[in-house]
Amino acid sequence: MRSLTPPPGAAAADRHPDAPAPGTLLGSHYRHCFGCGSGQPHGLHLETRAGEGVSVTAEFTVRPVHQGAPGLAHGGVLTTALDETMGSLGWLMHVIAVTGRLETDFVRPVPVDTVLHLSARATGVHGRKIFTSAEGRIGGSGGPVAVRAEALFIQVKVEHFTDNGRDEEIQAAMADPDQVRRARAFEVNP
Ligand SMILES: CCCCCCCCCCCCCCCC(=O)SCCNC(=O)CCNC(=O)[C@H](O)C(C)(C)COP(=O)(O)OP(=O)(O)OC[C@H]1O[C@@H](n2cnc3c(N)ncnc32)[C@H](O)[C@@H]1OP(=O)(O)O
Repeated sequence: MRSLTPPPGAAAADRHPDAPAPGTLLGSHYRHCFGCGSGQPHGLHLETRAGEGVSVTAEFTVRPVHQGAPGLAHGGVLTTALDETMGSLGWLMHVIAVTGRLETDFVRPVPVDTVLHLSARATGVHGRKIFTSAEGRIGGSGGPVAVRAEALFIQVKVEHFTDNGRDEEIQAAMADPDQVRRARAFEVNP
């Protein structure tokens, strides 16, 4: 089992000088993203804000379409919310990274209509590997932890998407009139 803890010699994650200021809403990186896109009726519609350093906060309202057991959020959906929140840290570093490994602890059940208050931070960088952690609290941002996760993201080049994604969506994303979304997709990659 590969560790999700930064190894000895890992560097601190660097906030890019052009990263959005703390408190800024990050918006969606892709309209059809299940985590943050407005074009997904049953998606999570996560709203993420930049924090200090390489950290973010986000809110996710659990809706009836997100159920697993009656009246409770599906665990996989909660993991998706954590994944998406940690995934958005890349924008503060101006790198594109994808999830390589993710581990979730489910601490408390999360009822439908709950607002899950998420926070995530980068805990270290080693080569192309970005180590992250996140938690989701219920009953307010200071409420009890319901879920937490650690994940390893791996920096990739834009070809990761253009070589592997279905062509019609790739072409549409390249033609996206939203300049910020296009920049997040195509211009931040080293
Ligand atoms: C049109 C364009 C639109 C673009 C728009 C972009 C917008 C920005 C997208 C953001 C999206 C956010 C959304 C949420 C985040 C997702 O959900 S991302 C989707 C889920 N993830 C994936 O699909 C990834 C699938 N996996 C892969 O493609 C490949 O396995 C990876 C992850 C790129 C790694 O492959 P690789 O580049 O060949 O890496 P490799 O050289 O083998 O390994 C590099 C290092 O990572 C380690 N490693 C690799 N995999 C693992 C693993 N699974 N576990 C532990 N360690 C690992 C290796 O051991 C190695 O470590 P070192 O030897 O350097 O110490």
